[in-house]
Amino acid sequence: MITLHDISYLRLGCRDLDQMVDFGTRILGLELRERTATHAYLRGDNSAFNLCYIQGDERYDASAFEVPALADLAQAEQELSALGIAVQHGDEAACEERRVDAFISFTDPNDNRIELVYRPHVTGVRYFPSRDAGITEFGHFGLHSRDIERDLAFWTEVMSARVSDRIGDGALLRIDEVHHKIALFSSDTTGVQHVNFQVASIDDVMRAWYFLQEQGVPIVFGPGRHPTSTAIFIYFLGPDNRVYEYSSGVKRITDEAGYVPRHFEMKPSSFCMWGARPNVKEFSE
Ligand SMILES: CC(C)c1ccc(C(=O)O)c(O)c1O
Ligand SMILES: [Fe+2]
Repeated sequence: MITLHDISYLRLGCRDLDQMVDFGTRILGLELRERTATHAYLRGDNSAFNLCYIQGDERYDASAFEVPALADLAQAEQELSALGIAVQHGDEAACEERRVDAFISFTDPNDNRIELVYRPHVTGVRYFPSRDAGITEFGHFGLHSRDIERDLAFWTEVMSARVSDRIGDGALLRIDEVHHKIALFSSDTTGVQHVNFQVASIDDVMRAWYFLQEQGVPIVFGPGRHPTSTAIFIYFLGPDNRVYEYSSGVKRITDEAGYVPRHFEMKPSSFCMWGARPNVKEFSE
């Protein structure tokens, strides 16, 4: 099995890089660390970056996970190849572009682009937010799934993720103590479905609610509280039409051996215990 240490970054294609830098800094509150003609690196913690927007194909995206040792990349390649999954090695230029020492890439059974990285660069310079959104870290992301049982089998049996909870046929998967780092939801497409940043408290979620409205940013769900992770949340749309989420208070699962995943019914009350209704296709009944 492949052991994932943590989420590393997302690479997100976009049509208008300036627009995404403006959204990432002025609205999301991320720090712009570096910018080239085609790439913008933004972060909400001390990593070299969490999100890299890339000028070009807006449908392009890739998600990356850190593995603990260099040997894990070779081991992962062997396991993936044995399953008939083609693996590419990142060359020096591609590693430099990702701020990592080494990586491999492949597509999962849903054609989602996945990268496994060794030694993602961390900075000694603390995250300096461009607005006081209260971001504490890059939290998790959602992935589209066109065949949930197939993809769940891949993520749990090959990538060693564990199911924390299911909502309908969707699944919230953990790779460490945090309730989930990956949310797998049924859809008819591929790629990253939503991007979550953790914020410090309910105050930051509620402040965001007023701020986003003032800025004319479409809010698609919340404010509310997830009964699954118990986090308080708000979801909104970026100009790239991707869904972004702030949440606070995600629970940790410390009793790894004793934890039994729960199966929530596919009802709005399983997504929000306060009564908010999602205006997001993948989260609707
Ligand atoms: C609506 C989605 C997929 C969802 C559901 C539950 C949680 C949570 O328990 O925190 C999420 O973060 C989600 O994004
Ligand atoms: Fe989420």
